[in-house]
Amino acid sequence: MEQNDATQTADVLIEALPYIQRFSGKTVVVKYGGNAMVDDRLKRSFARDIVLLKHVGINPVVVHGGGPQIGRLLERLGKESRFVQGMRVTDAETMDVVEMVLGGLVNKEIVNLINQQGGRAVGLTGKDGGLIRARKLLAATSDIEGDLVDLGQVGEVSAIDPAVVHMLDGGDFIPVIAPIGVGEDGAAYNINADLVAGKIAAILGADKLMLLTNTRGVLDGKGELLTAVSAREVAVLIADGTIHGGMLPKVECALDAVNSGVKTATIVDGRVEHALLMELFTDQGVGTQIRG
Ligand SMILES: Nc1ncnc2c1ncn2[C@@H]1O[C@H](COP(=O)(O)OP(=O)(O)O)[C@@H](O)[C@H]1O
Ligand SMILES: CC(=O)N[C@@H](CCC(=O)OP(=O)(O)O)C(=O)O
Repeated sequence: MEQNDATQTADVLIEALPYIQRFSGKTVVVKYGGNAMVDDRLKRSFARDIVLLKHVGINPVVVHGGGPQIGRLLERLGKESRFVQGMRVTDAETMDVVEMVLGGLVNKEIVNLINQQGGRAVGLTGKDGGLIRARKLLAATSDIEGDLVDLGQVGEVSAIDPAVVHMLDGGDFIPVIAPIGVGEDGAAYNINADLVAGKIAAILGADKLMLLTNTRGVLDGKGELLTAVSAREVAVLIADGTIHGGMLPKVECALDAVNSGVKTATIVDGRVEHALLMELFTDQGVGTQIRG
């Protein structure tokens, strides 16, 4: 390393130190959206950042999505995806695909990426260790016709048993969680990953919830980034349609998390390399902070 590079590295470390100390021993829940899993370079970089957090004494817990990946397999099988208010209408056949893609393909890819970068990740779905209990989400209103739509096997979280996550954290492992819940009757439920991340952050008493996605954060009607929004502003933006589709569960779960004691929740651009570190380890942060 050149002298200049070495000095720069030292400067960066010194600047990051207060933030590292602030989060040391704390839990940070990172929701890794399917849309943020853009290419191999970004995925490796995400995994490296997660391993770095663990190395500096922070407990990262990853909750992942995989909506686009589910959509691609459904398409190959000749099945159309339908979303109502950001939720995939999930019949029994679709549920099988969701479980295969989230619990298998995507979960193991992330686990493998983290392990390749020197971490020790363990993949879970909500079925493992009875982590996520779910119940059927009642009908949602269609955006287009205003009709009530039965969402099928779409669930909402009814309870979380964090014992398995605590055990992994304590053993220096990094939990990587797929958003599949299990009902009273043993049936699998497809749960929006943002909603799972919010509930996990709340029950773990996380210091921070970060939702990595494919926009700069919450945008206003003119496409400008809002660096912070309150519950009241969110309600207005939803009512006038500025916040819609996949952004709805994101703001909803972030609000829920901060109202349940999570110190901060932010929506961050996962397409930007090291967005996660910039949000955690700098004063200005990046993306949109959601305030209760
Ligand atoms: N006000 C808004 N600001 C930013 N994005 C928005 C807004 N309203 C709706 N969206 C949409 O929400 C999407 C993010 O949600 P989603 O596609 O479900 O991402 P992920 O896979 O990361 O969960 C954005 O790509 C954008 O199309
Ligand atoms: C009910 C529901 O919509 N579940 C989502 C679960 C995956 C997810 O949330 O993925 P992203 O975070 O990448 O959007 C789905 O089937 O797409």
